[in-house]
Amino acid sequence: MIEMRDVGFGYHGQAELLSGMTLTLQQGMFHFLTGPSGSGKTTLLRLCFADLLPTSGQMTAFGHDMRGLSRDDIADLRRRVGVVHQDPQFLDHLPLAENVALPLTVASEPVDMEALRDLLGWVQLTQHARTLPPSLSGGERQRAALARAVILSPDLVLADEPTGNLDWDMSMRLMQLLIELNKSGKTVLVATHDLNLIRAAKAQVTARVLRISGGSLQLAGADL
Ligand SMILES: Nc1ncnc2c1ncn2[C@@H]1O[C@H](COP(=O)(O)OP(=O)(O)OP(=O)(O)O)[C@@H](O)[C@H]1O
Repeated sequence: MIEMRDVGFGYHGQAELLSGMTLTLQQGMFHFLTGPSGSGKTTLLRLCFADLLPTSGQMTAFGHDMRGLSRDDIADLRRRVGVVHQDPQFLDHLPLAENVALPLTVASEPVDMEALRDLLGWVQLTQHARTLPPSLSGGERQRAALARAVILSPDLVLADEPTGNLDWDMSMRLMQLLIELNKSGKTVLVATHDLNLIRAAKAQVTARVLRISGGSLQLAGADL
């Protein structure tokens, strides 16, 4: 679904932060992306949903060359990729349920209230459907962000340090949801620097672990 061949990226004409990246995100597979803080994990994720474009190399997403994307191609790509950002933002004046349904509203699509209720139940936020985002805990915000990321039924789910501010129990609860999504057929890519989280998840799901080091991407060894 996402293919990179010798891809490089540098911000604002600067030297390449990432270079020579060759990667295939395999359909139906669970992937981790790891590497130290500042190594470029968020940058790589942003390339995957065309928030940034490669500065060198070849990259395709769902068969489209990233260099020649039309507005319609970008809209199509964004529908097929659900993103959980590192610090999810919500519209604070709208209750949680409306925030989760926002991608449908923006796409002028009807909200299936039963499906929305099911989704909130899946992320265990039913009791917070009418809660305003500023009153949610960190774990609740992340679960709401995950629900919002999957409401358009994307093929690929990207999560950027989704457990960054959560304690271990809450982190594992969120990982469980991501694993369930993968088991239901979605391709998942989770960026995290937490190797313990990767090890715990790998006890439950077969995962490829990619590591960014020195600006390039490698497959991590079996110890991870
Ligand atoms: N918009 C930007 N303009 C210029 N430089 C940027 C921009 N965004 C990120 N960078 C730089 O690119 C490098 C990689 O950042 P990135 O956020 O991709 O790393 P990361 O691995 O996700 O880090 P962390 O684990 O701390 O979130 C950092 O040095 C960062 O300062």
